[in-house]
Amino acid sequence: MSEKKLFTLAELAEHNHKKSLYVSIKGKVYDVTKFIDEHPGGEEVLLDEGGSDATEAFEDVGHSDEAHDLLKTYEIGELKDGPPIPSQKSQPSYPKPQPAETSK
Ligand code: HEM
Repeated sequence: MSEKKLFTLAELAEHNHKKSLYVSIKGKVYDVTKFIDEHPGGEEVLLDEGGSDATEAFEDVGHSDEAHDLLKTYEIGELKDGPPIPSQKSQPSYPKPQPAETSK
């Protein structure tokens, strides 16, 4: 029995640095702190996405099955409010997460 912790976006956002790095992908929350140095795509992208919803970034890369499997080992919980990026389903309106950065 694995207990799932529920995270708010605010809690997730606190883990956006090298000492504690969480990302959310499709509503699940992953602690990738130990993976930062191992990520074949480099630490920068992970640090960039840390503390936020990385679904799009993760999917855009077209990660392999192996990468998806790896994800499971880092799973620590779920987002309280579900995935912040709605799929096709119509959703009750709630604020979208704001991208932290302005255009470069
Ligand atoms: C958070 C969980 C993540 C895991 C477990 C993960 C895992 C992996 C793995 C195993 C690879 C090797 C290629 C493959 O098997 O597909 C890879 C490559 C890569 N990842 Fe990630 N990744 C994660 C997140 C991200 C994010 C958020 C980005 C953001 C853009 C990213 C960008 C990349 C890129 C660009 C490569 C290609 C590297 C290359 O072949 O030069 N990854 N990742």
